[in-house]
Amino acid sequence: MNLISAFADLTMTTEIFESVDPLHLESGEVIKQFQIAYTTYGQLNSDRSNVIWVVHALTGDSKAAEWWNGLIGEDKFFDPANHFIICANLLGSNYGSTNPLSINPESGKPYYYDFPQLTPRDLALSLERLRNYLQLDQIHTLIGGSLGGQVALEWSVTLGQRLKNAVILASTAKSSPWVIGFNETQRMAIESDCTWGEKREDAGLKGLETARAIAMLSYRHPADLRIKQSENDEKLDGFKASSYLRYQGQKLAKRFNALSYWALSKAMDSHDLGRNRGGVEASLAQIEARVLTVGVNSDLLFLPEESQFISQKVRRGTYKEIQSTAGHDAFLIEFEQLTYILKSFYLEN
Ligand SMILES: CC(=O)SCCNC(=O)CCNC(=O)[C@H](O)C(C)(C)COP(=O)(O)OP(=O)(O)OC[C@H]1O[C@@H](n2cnc3c(N)ncnc32)[C@H](O)[C@@H]1OP(=O)(O)O
Ligand SMILES: N[C@@H](CCO)C(=O)O
Repeated sequence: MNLISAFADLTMTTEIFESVDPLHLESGEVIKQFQIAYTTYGQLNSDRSNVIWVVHALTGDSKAAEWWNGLIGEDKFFDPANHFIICANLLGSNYGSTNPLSINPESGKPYYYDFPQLTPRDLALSLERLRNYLQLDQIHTLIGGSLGGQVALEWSVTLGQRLKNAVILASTAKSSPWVIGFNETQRMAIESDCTWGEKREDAGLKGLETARAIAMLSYRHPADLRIKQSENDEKLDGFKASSYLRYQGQKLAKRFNALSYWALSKAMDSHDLGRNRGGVEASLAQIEARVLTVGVNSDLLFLPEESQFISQKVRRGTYKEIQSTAGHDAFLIEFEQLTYILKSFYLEN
């Protein structure tokens, strides 16, 4: 499938990669076959050394130049005129890749609740399949934030010398009890929806709205809500903060499904770079690429210390920080600072 982008001079192609080889998951389960939707921008150069691989966060999709439009595009830091930019929709997500609503080849029916447990390592393995298929022997920069950062970190361990630079934003080497706790409250919200458990595409959708509203409180900082959602009137009810969270919940429920959300939030919980590798520090020390970690000073979910820790334990690490009142999601918002941070990283290295 070739799609012409809405961006005038940005050639975008979205395609489907079908893997017919079984994917052996960390849980011991096997996905016999799967598909991955991926989008590319720009062209490979003659020595195929200009690959920028983007990994999206929890509810993102493969169209990175849309949700990261301040970083990817004409005259942006990652410009398709110079780079071959690729982003794949993560396995488990519902933007074209195999997910719980896809047909299980074993039963001929959607997986629904039988979808296997995924980990960031499994997700990295599925991306490795795609890399092999596309014969991309070198990745110049692998970049991802939050869950995308977890997957990028996992992949950095196994890519070895095939990867030159890893940029890990607002993420961690191992999910903290705090992150797992937040995700659990969101799954509890989904479970409390009376349609959860039914085999239908919209199962748990009302619960997903609540889950997103809870999640938003971890993606923002109190200062952000104080700036944007404070009241001018003296009132008893009908607060802006309330309608904001309800709106955010409804917005996600219109574009996502609760089963994918469940699968990917479970994957996020399971993230432990050191599992079966002798611990987190040992696995970070295995990464051969240069690593830039970027924390956000107001991130309440993935704390800046967690990003600092990664840069201290890898062989060649750099830490930079975004200053923002936006909270965790600043890595999707603060393009000017991100551009400056990336420019200095490449100049210094
Ligand atoms: C098809 C797809 O969309 S695929 C993938 C796109 N998404 C991703 O990649 C995931 C990553 N992206 C994100 O998480 C988000 O888009 C972010 C973090 C980048 C930005 O989040 P936003 O929701 O745009 O920002 P913010 O928190 O400021 O909220 C603004 C929205 O809330 C609405 N809003 C603000 N205050 C209120 C209020 N008091 N009451 C009701 N609504 C309100 C605004 O009108 C705006 O609505 P809009 O999104 O319809 O324009
Ligand atoms: N706001 C992000 C999740 C936080 O990393 C998303 O919806 O994907």
